[in-house]
Amino acid sequence: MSPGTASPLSTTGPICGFPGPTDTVTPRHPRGQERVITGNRQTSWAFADAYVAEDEALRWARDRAREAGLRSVSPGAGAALRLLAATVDAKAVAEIGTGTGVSGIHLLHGMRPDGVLTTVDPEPEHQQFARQAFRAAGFAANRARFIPGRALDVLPRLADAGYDLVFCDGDRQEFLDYLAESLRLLRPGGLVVFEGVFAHGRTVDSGPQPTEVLRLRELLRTVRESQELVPSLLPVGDGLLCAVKR
Ligand SMILES: C[S@@+](CC[C@H](N)C(=O)[O-])C[C@H]1O[C@@H](n2cnc3c(N)ncnc32)[C@H](O)[C@@H]1O
Repeated sequence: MSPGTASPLSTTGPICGFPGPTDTVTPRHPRGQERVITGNRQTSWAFADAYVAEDEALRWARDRAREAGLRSVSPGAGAALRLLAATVDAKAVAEIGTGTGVSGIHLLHGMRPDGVLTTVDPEPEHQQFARQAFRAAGFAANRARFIPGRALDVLPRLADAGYDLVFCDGDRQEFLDYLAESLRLLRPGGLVVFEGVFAHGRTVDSGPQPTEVLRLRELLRTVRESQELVPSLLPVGDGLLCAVKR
């Protein structure tokens, strides 16, 4: 970008300086040399999301989630969680929002073989399905610690700097509080990850939005502006916001 050209991130858009529907976005390539980006982008996105195949245990957990009317991470987001857990050689991971265990299985696959996943959810029946799914995926019972309860009641009881990765997929209204707790729980070099920050497109939609979406925008701004974090927003699943704690 040439000096004096405004970065799209500093223009006033509906969220975080993203261009709004009426903003002009200048192509980076001169006329005639534009890179071809077509409807294939959607196809490429779908290809990326299905790139890492899921096994029978994951399909079982996904079916239980669907029956219970619960969201679970997409296969692409799950693969990213595996990668991130492996990248930090995770021995201790905290998960907020066990659900039926889809994200938990992915995290356990990426963690060290002696790693322990601590997973929090207020719904015992969700955790019961996850327990079965972890067993079906071949993980020994001592690889997971299930804590029933609401995140903001449970997290203060977990050890300072005791975690390599914190994955947040509980109540989106509470994500900013999860961020504060995660900064305390993570060791330097650890990762905090939030699922669902696109809110199915509503985060970048300029129309009126519910509180949940306004809170997600505040989270995105806070993470981006934090001096303590090195962030990246991965466009997988419904948006995976990741940040390394310095
Ligand atoms: C979207 S589901 C999690 C899906 C799971 N991470 C997966 O991919 O398989 C959200 C879960 O968060 C739980 N939840 C809701 N409020 C919560 C809270 N305050 N603290 C922790 N978990 C919460 C719900 O019971 C539900 O199981």
